[in-house]
Parts: sequence; C-alpha cells; structure tokens
Amino acid sequence: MIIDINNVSWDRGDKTILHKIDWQVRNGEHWCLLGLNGSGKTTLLNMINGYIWPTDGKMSVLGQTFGEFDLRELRKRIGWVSTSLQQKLYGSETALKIVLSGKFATIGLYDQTDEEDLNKAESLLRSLGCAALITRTYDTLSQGERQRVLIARALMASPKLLILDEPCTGLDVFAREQLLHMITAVAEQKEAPTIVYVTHHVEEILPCFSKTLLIKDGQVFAAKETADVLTSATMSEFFGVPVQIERQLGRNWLSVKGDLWN
Ligand SMILES: Nc1ncnc2c1ncn2[C@@H]1O[C@H](COP(=O)(O)OP(=O)(O)OP(=O)(O)O)[C@@H](O)[C@H]1O
Repeated sequence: MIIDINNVSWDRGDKTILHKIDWQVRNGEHWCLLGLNGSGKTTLLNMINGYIWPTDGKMSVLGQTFGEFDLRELRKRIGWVSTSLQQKLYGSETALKIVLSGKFATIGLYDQTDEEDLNKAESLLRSLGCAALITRTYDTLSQGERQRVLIARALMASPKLLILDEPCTGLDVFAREQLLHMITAVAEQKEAPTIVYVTHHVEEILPCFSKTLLIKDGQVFAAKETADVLTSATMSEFFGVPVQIERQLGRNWLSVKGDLWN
C-alpha cells in the first residue's frame, strides 16, 4: 500500500480542517485529487509528507506507520512538485544542478555527484523535453519549463510516490497540454512511481488517472474510479451547482449550466 489513511482528522483550535478521511492508494494506481479552494488538499498533502500529524485516526505512507519511523528518510522516497518548492529554489542554479539536487532532496547542490548521476539527470531532462535547457539558469526558464525541470528533479531519487500539486498553474493552454503529455509519459513508464495529481480543474484529469478523490469541506466526497466520479450528476452534487461534463478525446470538460449570478 502506498497511502493508507484511516479515519484521520486534523483539528486547529475548535475548527476541524480534515474530518474522518479514509483513502487507500495502492501500488501502480494513479490518482487525481480534486477539490475547490480551501477544501483541504494542501493540508492532506502536508500530512502525507509528515509535516503535520493527524489529531485522530491512523495512517501509513509507503508502508511506514506514522510515529514509528524517520520522516526525513520517508520524504526522500516521495517526489513533491509544488509552487512553494519552486519559490525556494535558487534562480542562479542551472537546470542540471537543480535536477541533480533531487537525489539528495536538498535545495541547492552540496553533495558529491558521479557520472551515473549526471547521466541520469541529463536523460531525465531529455525525456521531459528539456535537453536544450541543461545549462540554462533556473531564473531564465518559463513557467512551463520550470515545472518540467521540477518533475525531472523529483524523479531523480526514483521515488515510489510522485505528488504533483497543481503543476499547470500559470501555464497557457499549449504549455499545459505539453506538460500533461509529459506527465502521461511518466505515468506510462515501466516502474513508474504512483502519481497523485492535485488540481481544481476537471479537464486536467488525464486518462492515466484511473482513480479520483473528491474532497469537499475537509471530507471525502468520493474516492473511486474516475469514470464513476466524472458524471454530470456527481459533479453537480459535488460543486453544489448544475454542471455538465462532456467527454472528448479521452478527457472530460466541465461547463456550468445556466447563469449562476442571476
Ligand atoms: N494551520 C492552519 N490553521 C488554521 N486553519 C488552517 C490551517 N491550515 C489550513 N487551514 C484552513 O483549512 C482549510 C483547508 O486549507 P487547504 O490549504 O488545505 O485547502 P486547499 O484545498 O489546499 O486550498 P487551495 O486549493 O486554495 O490551495 C482552509 O479553510 C484553511 O484556511
């Protein structure tokens, strides 16, 4: 089991941010985690990475039960791509160095690397369409290029779990489609990590994400096959407004029905 969350809650003061969450992610599955702003997605990810602990309930990640292991070791086995990581990296470092630092899960490269590391980093950059960026400094890269470099960095440590937290934020439609194409390629690799893809947008749910967790007001609204979740009826109930889901080219597109503000 990659993620095993049983009846987990997280309270802050008198507010319950996560309420009795149950979620099981098995090896080889790829999940999409979908919820509106403030629904609890980041809180749940912070818990999976061991930055916060459940107030109640039990959970294990990569077979390690919380409270019984070294969190720093666990974090090395989880690749996490997020906007907050992007802001922490040093702009003057080359794309290659940023990818190499992924082996040690450090911001900046301080450890010795060998030829094998170099070959792996270059090959990851190539496979993510970044061959021309190897010597470019991070601050000169576009948002789409940065996200691809960060995915290469996350893959450098051969993680068992890859968390992509809203990777398409700030991308134009073509950069978004290019990134989604690369993510599909990562998911289809032999020995691919289990992917958890976090988003607000239904259209980003790729066919490779066969399972979807809907989170609303800190609670699991649904956790099942994507095809069963992405229906007009379920999504209208989830969002609390009438929406229509249309399937096109294996993806789902959402439109709001009627004028909500009149
Ligand atoms: N440390 C905290 N103390 C108090 N409230 C918190 C804390 N962390 C999160 N919250 C609240 O918990 C709720 C869920 O926040 P969270 O950041 O997990 O949502 P999210 O789904 O990631 O939202 P977004 O899509 O906007 O990033 C929000 O109402 C937020 O204000």
